[in-house]
Amino acid sequence: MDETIFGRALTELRDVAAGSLAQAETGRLIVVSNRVAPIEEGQPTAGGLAAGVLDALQTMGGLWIGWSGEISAEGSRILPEKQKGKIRLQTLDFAEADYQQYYRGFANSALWPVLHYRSALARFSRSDYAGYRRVNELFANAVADALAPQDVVWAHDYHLLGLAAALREKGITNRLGIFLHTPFPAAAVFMTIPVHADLARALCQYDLIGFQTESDRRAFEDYVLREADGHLLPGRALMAFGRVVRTGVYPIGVQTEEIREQAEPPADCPQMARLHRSIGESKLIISVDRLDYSKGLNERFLAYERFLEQNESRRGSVTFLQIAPPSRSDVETYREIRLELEREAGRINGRFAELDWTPLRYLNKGFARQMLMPMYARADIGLVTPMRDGMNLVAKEFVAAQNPIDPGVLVLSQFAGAACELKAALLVNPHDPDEIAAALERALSMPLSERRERHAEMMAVLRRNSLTVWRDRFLGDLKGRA
Ligand SMILES: O=P(O)(O)OC[C@H]1O[C@H](O[C@H]2O[C@H](CO)[C@@H](O)[C@H](O)[C@H]2O)[C@H](O)[C@@H](O)[C@@H]1O
Ligand SMILES: O=c1ccn([C@@H]2O[C@H](COP(=O)(O)OP(=O)(O)O)[C@@H](O)[C@H]2O)c(=O)[nH]1
Repeated sequence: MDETIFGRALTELRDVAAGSLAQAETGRLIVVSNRVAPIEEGQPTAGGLAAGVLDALQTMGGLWIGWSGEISAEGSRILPEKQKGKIRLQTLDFAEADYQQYYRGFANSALWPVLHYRSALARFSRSDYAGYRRVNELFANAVADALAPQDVVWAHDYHLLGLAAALREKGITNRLGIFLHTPFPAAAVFMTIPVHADLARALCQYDLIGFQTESDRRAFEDYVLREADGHLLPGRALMAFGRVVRTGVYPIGVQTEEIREQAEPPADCPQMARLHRSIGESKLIISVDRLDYSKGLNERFLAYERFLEQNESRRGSVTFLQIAPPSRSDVETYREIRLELEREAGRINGRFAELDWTPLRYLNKGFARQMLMPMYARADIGLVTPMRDGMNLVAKEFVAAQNPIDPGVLVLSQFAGAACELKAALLVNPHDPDEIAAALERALSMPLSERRERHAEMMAVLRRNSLTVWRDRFLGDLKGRA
């Protein structure tokens, strides 16, 4: 890099670090994400992003802009604001074509598989990408309408990689940050997206890009340095596409105290009574995942089958409860995995079930969080084995829901972002059914003292990296308080 560019970069970097702090501190927070939390209480949350952002915004308030979840015959449109506690919620309906090309198409058929290292499943089309850009502009219009000079914008996830670029084109100079909830893959994998350079240029219009783990951050940095002619600056900043962009690692967390409270339901809760009655004294293994190929459900079913094969004495006294609400059902790969799982669940039950024992209970529906937490608490094992996952909040919720006197054991994929923090879980390779089967047996026979030690170690990490810390660290850095 020549000295002039380096000098300019350093000056810009100093500006970012010093920040127009006074400005940002008085401005409002505008959060933008494709998915927002349901307005009505007690509904199942559609994934970790909505759950996490809702909790993070509930205490501090702000404007939250996102998709209503509706497709409108009247075309894409911005709806009137609603109030949800301290949060002002501004939602958008999508036109059918926008939904198809942006959400079902580019976001979930091209970006999602590649970000999860599954390029072979990716379906790319130029028209989907055009739709993706169009919807990013639509979101930018909604933000621009609401934006005051001192506001900061916090965008979330792979749906909005182009939001900052669309805002900058409108001349907007506010602080703009994005947090990526998914993994960021190795450069060679990211480059299988035909428009990777365009995406990287757009991403660099943000002032701050947040990642779940250091390896995700490094992968992005590596791509920018090697493929986008970027330069490294002090303090995890990069000079690329003529701008300074900062990067950081902010693992999303959970509210441990609230979860523990929810984990102890009222004694007369009818649904929990049903679960207790039907499980009886059986050991309970629980998994909770959106029905997504990244979650490793099929591989997990096979690992459980292996466990039953290898541990005859456990048959009849262990139940595996898999909760798997349908997700993105109009994307073909998601329809395929659903059929495959139904077949596998039927086959495994057909092979091992007895008159009074169903080894695998596969529920294709979602539950409200108030119901999930007591189920986690009742379980002896939380089995969380995604092939790749940005974080996986279920893993963290499972640990937080446990009774510290007699905690269950977490069996966790080494490829979930959560594995970087929950090192006291039994870490497994989700591609290896024998390793998962052995971990299940080890968890079931683990002495109480070891269970307590592992649980205490993980709780200490969860308390340290809470959801509030995630939010405050990201916003602090975005506003310039490095
Ligand atoms: O909005 P959907 O298409 O229905 O999908 C639900 C969400 O899935 C993904 O969640 C991610 O965020 C979690 C919280 O940070 C993280 O723990 C998990 O590993 C990620 O997969 C997706 O990234 C969200 O945008 C979706 O809303
Ligand atoms: O029936 C369900 C299934 C899941 N969840 C919640 O959805 C989130 C899933 O987040 P995670 O990070 O594990 O995965 P994602 O679905 O975001 O990929 C967690 O907070 C779960 O408690 C829920 O409320 N009801």
